[in-house]
Amino acid sequence: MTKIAICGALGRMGTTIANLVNEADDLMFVGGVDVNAGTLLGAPVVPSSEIRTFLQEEKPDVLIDFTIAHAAVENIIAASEAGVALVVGTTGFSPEQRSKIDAAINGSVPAVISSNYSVGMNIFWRLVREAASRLGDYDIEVIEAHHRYKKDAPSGTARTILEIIGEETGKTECMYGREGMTERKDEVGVHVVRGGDIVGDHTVLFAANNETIELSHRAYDRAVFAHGVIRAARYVPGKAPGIYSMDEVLDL
Ligand SMILES: NC(=O)C1=CN([C@@H]2O[C@H](COP(=O)(O)OP(=O)(O)OC[C@H]3O[C@@H](n4cnc5c(N)ncnc54)[C@H](OP(=O)(O)O)[C@@H]3O)[C@@H](O)[C@H]2O)C=CC1
Ligand SMILES: O=C(O)C1=N[C@H](C(=O)O)C[C@H](O)C1
Repeated sequence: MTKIAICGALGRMGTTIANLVNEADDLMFVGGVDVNAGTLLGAPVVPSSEIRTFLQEEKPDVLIDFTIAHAAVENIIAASEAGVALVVGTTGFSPEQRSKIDAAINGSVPAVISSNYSVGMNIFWRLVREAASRLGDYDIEVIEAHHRYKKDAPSGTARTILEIIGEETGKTECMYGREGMTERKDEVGVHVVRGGDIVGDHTVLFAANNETIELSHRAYDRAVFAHGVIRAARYVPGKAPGIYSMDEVLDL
């Protein structure tokens, strides 16, 4: 039985993941951490200030983090020090925060980190890579839409898409929205929509004279992310210390 704890347990993703863990015969939800204390599915949820004591007492095999960037950095450091494997879905890290995370994990614990745990998105990234490698001279625009409560922008998934486009085309300059006299050059346009309960939409537009190609992925339910998280949580225990991607989890 693999013991699972969740940081951000009372959030949108935390509760979705906890319910799936609870339904799995080989996984056990042992509680979590959030801003406010409480209980979830009969397990304790403690405030983040108590994460170290929680990890010592509950001894989870895997800590799953879906919180917010600055909190995730602290949670990852605590798990690394306690020798607990990680699955990290939180997005919006600054380069400095990401460096701290890499330093904490490397040599200490195995960790899966992904900006998007949906299987479909992991295939979508491959399609974007293929298109970008062949259409590098087209104008490229990235459009993402999420619910009104999302705090970071652009989404972690869009940032991964921009990395892929940069690797394949050399286009690393971005224009975040346009207003006024904005003559298009060779930049990648990035457009962020926030509203209602949109779960997560991403489109990459390749445009040339007389034709466009649009690749789109839409998530209709957070369960698609949570199912990928469960696969990562089964994969990561016992792996060598270091950072793993969903490519390895899904054997892509
Ligand atoms: N990789 C992926 O596939 C996906 C990634 N995400 C990412 O996951 C993150 C969470 O998203 P979502 O669940 O929608 O957000 P929510 O705001 O619903 O959940 C985050 C939870 O973390 C809590 N939290 C804040 N600070 C801390 C802390 N210091 N310690 C412990 N818990 C804390 C929040 O409490 P409070 O509300 O009181 O602030 C909240 O309960 C975001 O970064 C999002 O982009 C989301 C979906 C899929
Ligand atoms: O905050 C969200 O909701 C989501 N965040 C992730 C991101 O920032 O890419 C993944 C997904 O799109 C949902």
